[in-house]
Order: sequence, then C-alpha cells, then structure tokens
Amino acid sequence: MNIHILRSKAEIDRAVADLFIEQVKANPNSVLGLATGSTPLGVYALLAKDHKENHTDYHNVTTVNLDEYIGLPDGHPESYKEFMKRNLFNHINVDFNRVHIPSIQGTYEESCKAYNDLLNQFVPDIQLLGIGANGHIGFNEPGTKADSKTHTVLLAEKTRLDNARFFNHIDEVPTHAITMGIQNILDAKRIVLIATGASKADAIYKMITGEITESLPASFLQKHSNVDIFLDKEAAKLLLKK
Ligand SMILES: N[C@@H]1[C@@H](O)[C@H](O)[C@@H](COP(=O)(O)O)O[C@@H]1O
Repeated sequence: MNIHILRSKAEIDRAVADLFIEQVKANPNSVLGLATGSTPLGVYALLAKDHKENHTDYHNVTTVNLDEYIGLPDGHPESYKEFMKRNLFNHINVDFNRVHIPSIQGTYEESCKAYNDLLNQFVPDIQLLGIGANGHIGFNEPGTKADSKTHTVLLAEKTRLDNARFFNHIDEVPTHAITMGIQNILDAKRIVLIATGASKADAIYKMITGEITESLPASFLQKHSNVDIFLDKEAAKLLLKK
C-alpha cells in the first residue's frame, strides 16, 4: 500500500482528482469506479471544475458505482443515483448510457447477477473508495468474505447511525443495500482510498497494520498490489503515534 499523509483535505482532493483526470486523458475509454459518502465530494467538485475549465472529455468513459440503498423511492435525493447526478454526473459530459449504479430490478438474485456480469465486462481502471468507521468498503460490512461478489446486505447499526445525518430521522435510513463484493473491488486495476478525520483513525490503523480479516473488510486491500491511501493527519494519527 502506498500511504500518502497530506496536510489538508484540499490537498488530498487535488491529488486524487488529478489521478482521475490523468486517467481519463490517458485513456478516454477508461472505466472509473466511483464511491459515495462525504469523502469523495471534494474530488467530484474538482472534476466538475476541471471539465468546465479544461473540457476533459468523459463522453466515452464508463462509470461503475460501488453500491446503492435498497428501498428508497425512485428519485429520492439520498439515493446514490441522485447523489451521483447532483455531485458529479450533471456537471461532466458523461454519457448516461455508460453510467452504472446497482439497483434492484426483479429479484435480489437477478439484480446481483446482472451487476456482477456488468462488472466482469467493465473492470475499473481506477476505483475510488472511502471507508466506514467500522472498516466497511462499499457496503461490505464486517463479516463479508474476501471472495464475495455483488450482494445484498443488512446494514450495520453503526453504518445506519453514521449515515443518518443525510436523512431527517434514523428511521428513514434504509436497512438494506446492494453492493459490489470485496472480490469485485479487488478486481480493479488500481484502488485509491481516501480517509479524513479522527473518526476513521482506528479503522485506518487496523486496515494498514492489522491482520487481513473479515471483521475489518478494508484489510482485504492489503492483498491488492496497486493501492494508494490518502490520509489527513487526523485519520493517520494512530499510524503517526506508533
Ligand atoms: N457506502 C458508503 C461508503 O462507500 C462510504 O465510504 C462510507 C463512508 O462515508 P463518509 O465518506 O461519509 O464518511 O459511507 C457509506 O456507507
């Protein structure tokens, strides 16, 4: 793992946005693996700004998102589909036919299989990740197996509580989601994970220095040969202390 501890979130956003812009410029047919949550917002704002000013071309880019809530009505502002439109897709010239976000169409089994088939076809050249305070990646909660493919999950209470800030009330936070599995994430050619703030410090410390274990899904990233981890000092504080 290449670990980069930068001085501010702004520096991290710039560095990671530049990696994505370079990727798209080097290969206009790139497959970008995208994430949601607060963490990628700064990167997406910079990609939008760059597109506006420098016209980086996304027309032939394919995107695959990590995950989506189950049970929110179509068009709900906190669905990850709407999140992605609002924060990125509406601001770049992406072709919506090439945008992919897991969703439930038919049975859970059919939906997972369909997304999995898609991921076999579109392997991310670069996959952006955040991390949950309990070490989840995508919505792969503690207990998820290394060889997992796209699957539905019961969200951990900690995850629902952490994500409740986006909803009016905790009861509105979905209980289930559909997510790429750990194996799908590890299939990406390159992985870039961002973590900022003290609430992520424990998960980051265990992810980097701990054993590879299902109880901290992000630790599976140790198995991948091309991972960049971008941290601010707060998220890195336990690494810096030892
Ligand atoms: N499914 C997403 C994850 O992909 C994300 O990494 C995590 C952290 O969110 P945040 O970036 O808001 O801390 O939240 C959600 O649970």
